[in-house]
Amino acid sequence: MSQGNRVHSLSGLQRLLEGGLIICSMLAIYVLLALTSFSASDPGWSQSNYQGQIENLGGAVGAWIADVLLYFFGYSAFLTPFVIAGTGWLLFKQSHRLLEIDYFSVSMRLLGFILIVFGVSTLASMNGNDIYEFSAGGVTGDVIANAMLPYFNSLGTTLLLLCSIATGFTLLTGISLIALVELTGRATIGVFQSLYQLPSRLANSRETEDTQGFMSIAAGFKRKQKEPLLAGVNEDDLTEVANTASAGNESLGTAAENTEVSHKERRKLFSIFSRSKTESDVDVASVTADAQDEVDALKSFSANIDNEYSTSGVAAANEARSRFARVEPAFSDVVSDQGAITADEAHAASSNMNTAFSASGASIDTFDNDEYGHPSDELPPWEDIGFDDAISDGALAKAPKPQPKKVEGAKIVDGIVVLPGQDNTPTKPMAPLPSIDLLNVPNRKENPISEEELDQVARLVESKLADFNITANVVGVYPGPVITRFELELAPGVKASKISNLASDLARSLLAERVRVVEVIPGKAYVGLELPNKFRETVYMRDVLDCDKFKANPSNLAMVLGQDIAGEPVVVDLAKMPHLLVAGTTGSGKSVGVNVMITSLLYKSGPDDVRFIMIDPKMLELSVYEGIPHLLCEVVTDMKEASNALRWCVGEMERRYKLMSALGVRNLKGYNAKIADAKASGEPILDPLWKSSESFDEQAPELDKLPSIVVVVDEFADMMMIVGKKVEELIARIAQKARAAGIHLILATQRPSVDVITGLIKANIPTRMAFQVSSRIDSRTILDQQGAETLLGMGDMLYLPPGTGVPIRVHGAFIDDHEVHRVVADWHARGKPQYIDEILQGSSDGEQVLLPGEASEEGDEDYDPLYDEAVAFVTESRRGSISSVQRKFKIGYNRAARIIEQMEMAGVVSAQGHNGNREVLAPPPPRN
Ligand SMILES: Nc1ncnc2c1ncn2[C@@H]1O[C@H](COP(=O)(O)OP(=O)(O)OP(=O)(O)O)[C@@H](O)[C@H]1O
Repeated sequence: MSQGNRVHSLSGLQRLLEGGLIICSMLAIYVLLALTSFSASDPGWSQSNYQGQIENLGGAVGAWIADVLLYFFGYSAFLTPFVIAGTGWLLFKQSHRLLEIDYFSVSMRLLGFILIVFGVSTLASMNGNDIYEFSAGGVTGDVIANAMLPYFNSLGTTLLLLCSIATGFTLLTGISLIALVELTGRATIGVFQSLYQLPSRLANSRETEDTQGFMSIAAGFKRKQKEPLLAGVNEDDLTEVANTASAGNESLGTAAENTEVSHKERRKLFSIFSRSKTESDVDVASVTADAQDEVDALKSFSANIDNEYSTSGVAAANEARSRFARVEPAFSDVVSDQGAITADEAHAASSNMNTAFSASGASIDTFDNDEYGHPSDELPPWEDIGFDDAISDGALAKAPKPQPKKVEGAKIVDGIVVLPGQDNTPTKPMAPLPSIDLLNVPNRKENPISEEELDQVARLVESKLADFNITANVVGVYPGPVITRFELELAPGVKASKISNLASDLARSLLAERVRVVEVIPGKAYVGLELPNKFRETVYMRDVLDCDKFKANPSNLAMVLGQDIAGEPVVVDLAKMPHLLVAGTTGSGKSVGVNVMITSLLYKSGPDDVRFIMIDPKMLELSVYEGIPHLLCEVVTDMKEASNALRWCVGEMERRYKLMSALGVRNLKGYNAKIADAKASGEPILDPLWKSSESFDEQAPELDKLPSIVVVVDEFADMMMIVGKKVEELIARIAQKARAAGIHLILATQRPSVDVITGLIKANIPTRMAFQVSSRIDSRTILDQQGAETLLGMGDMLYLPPGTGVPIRVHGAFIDDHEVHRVVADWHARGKPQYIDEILQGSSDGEQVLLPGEASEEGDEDYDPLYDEAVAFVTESRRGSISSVQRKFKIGYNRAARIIEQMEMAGVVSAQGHNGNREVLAPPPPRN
């Protein structure tokens, strides 16, 4: 049998469940047959008859079952087969959830079911005809009806029973009746509306062509939304995207309708004018009065079109566009996450949308700018039919010229007419900083580990160590969100390194994924053993950000990293680091870690305090931050520009140093304080570095507050590979000196090898962060010690603070893309970045200005001072050998060889021939 056709055998539990499903289905059919074929003459539970032929299709047992059910429940008994079948199906499909049964929800459902059965039975008993000798509601219905009727009367009882059925429905299904009612109402209104709009929509199909791409994607998207495929996606995002898609559609539809109205009006205008002109050809004088009327008509039409078109058309288009822009990232994310609609399609949709907007914007523009607007392609321009001539001829000269209404203050942005009040200037003030509500509320689960279990594991650790001949006592157990630390007191004479060497054996015997041994716990005489928890908790960004430690931190560069092993938030200060090196293999949580750091800075400081330069060779990770007001330049993806940016930083660092020394302060904090004081006292400090010869201004500009600059490089290995040594030098220079100037580096790489994290870089960046790495060697490269290879991935890290040798284990916080998008969108609304072009392009005049102490790339100093003389000698003597130059100038072999090589490059002598000689190519110098 081929591989593909092989029938897989089921596991034990699966067999049981599948067997159960079959049995339940059969039983349901049997009971249904028994009920439907019930015969009053058959013997049963409530009656014994003569022993004749049994008519029930289920036989004697079937007759008995049907009798019992009908006796007690009447017509409601017919629910029984469905209940049996449903139970079988639920057990089969949801078996994996059996272990986590929520008894509260189950009892709610049961209660709901009982309410429905009682309600239906009682109503049937009150209103239905008997089934043979049984009441329509069975004994149940009869008893309840008899109990209620004396008190509530027939109407009251019916109301109460209907109420009980409705409540039971909600309890059983969890469906809100109110939502159901609203849905029904909305669906009905929707159907009527679309029927009502159908004729005008058909007429407008031509105008809406541009929006087709977007609409089909939107429709596809709505369709997909109903499919279980999207079950894992954040529902709020889905709803917002879908709503926006349809709102965008509607707005575009309105815009298109308005366009159509405008076209029709224009056609009318033309026919009126053409008619008037033909008549005026016949008898100009007689139609002057008519022409005046026509012009009046033109005027009113024109105003009409203008109003209709510019207000609703533009407003609709703008509304749709801004809504779309707001959710576009989420839209692209969601659709591409699902793979249901590819990123390309989403992109195509968005560009179609833009084309549509631009088209409507452009035609509005034309209309506004022309006197009456040149009508669309099928109508001739005004001058072709002689409108202008007619005016100058005098026939219409007296008539006032109709002026289209201009909208004051309207402007065109990105091909769109932006009406006053609708432009996309910042809608939010810079302060207060973004709200924590932009982050998801975590769905926390308590760690289900109990003290007894911990105790058991502690005993197990001791016994496993004993297996390896190590006597140790567990003296402390510290459970955390991700790992539990066991502190071991070793018997005298046992070396901690012995346990370290056994880490992987211990992991195996304790059935743990990885075990980390902490040889030194500061302040304690114990060795730590960190075992991963059975259930790992996720550390959510919102939890760590919402702590006093972060909120009360006075530094502008405070960042949260995550939680320590005890679950306490870890907050660090980039200003004190002052640079950070982040490394970890791919998938270890590095990018999430970098996002967490950037987001915490965005939660701590505005663009006045912190600015970013982001370098992202992978073009994926940091591009989400594009457009936030903190950026000094666009997110850099080109490596040449990246090295320009680093050069700019070095230049800026030098400039800041000069400013600080001129002001007599020692760091950026002192500088900013001095500037603030000076401003407060009304005597701002003027730029001491300003030179009147270099500026058109007459006076030096005032000095302003300087923000800290954070340079984030994601995948710094790429940059090293492409740009090479130069980057290393620049980074080393910034790293050495930039602390006081407020320039800080965060360098991340997934290749922690020595050719990337070179000695020069390591020596200058004392703070390191290691996510999981693949080998001890990698761990040593980053941390100068092993340990990172035993991390658990997914944000688990070792953080080595500056000036210490003992790394702290931190469980990195988790932030998802949607959260980052929300924070970014919040900053977008507050302002636009003011990019400094020089950062990416180098100096504005195109010449690379040499930084202080920097050597030019094609530096002249490579040229030997004797070079010119040597050329004169070689061309004169016609001998291009190294030894002749050596002898003549009495210099060493190496120097002479270098000179000859330079001559070869300059074409003075030829390359070496077979016999080792070179031919002199250049002519001898002219003799004077
Ligand atoms: N702190 C965290 N908590 C829980 N899960 C995390 C955490 N950090 C990362 N993850 C999970 O690990 C996955 C990989 O993370 P991330 O993309 O940051 O890795 P990476 O090291 O940057 O990989 P690459 O270098 O390939 O981009 C994430 O998609 C996420 O599911």
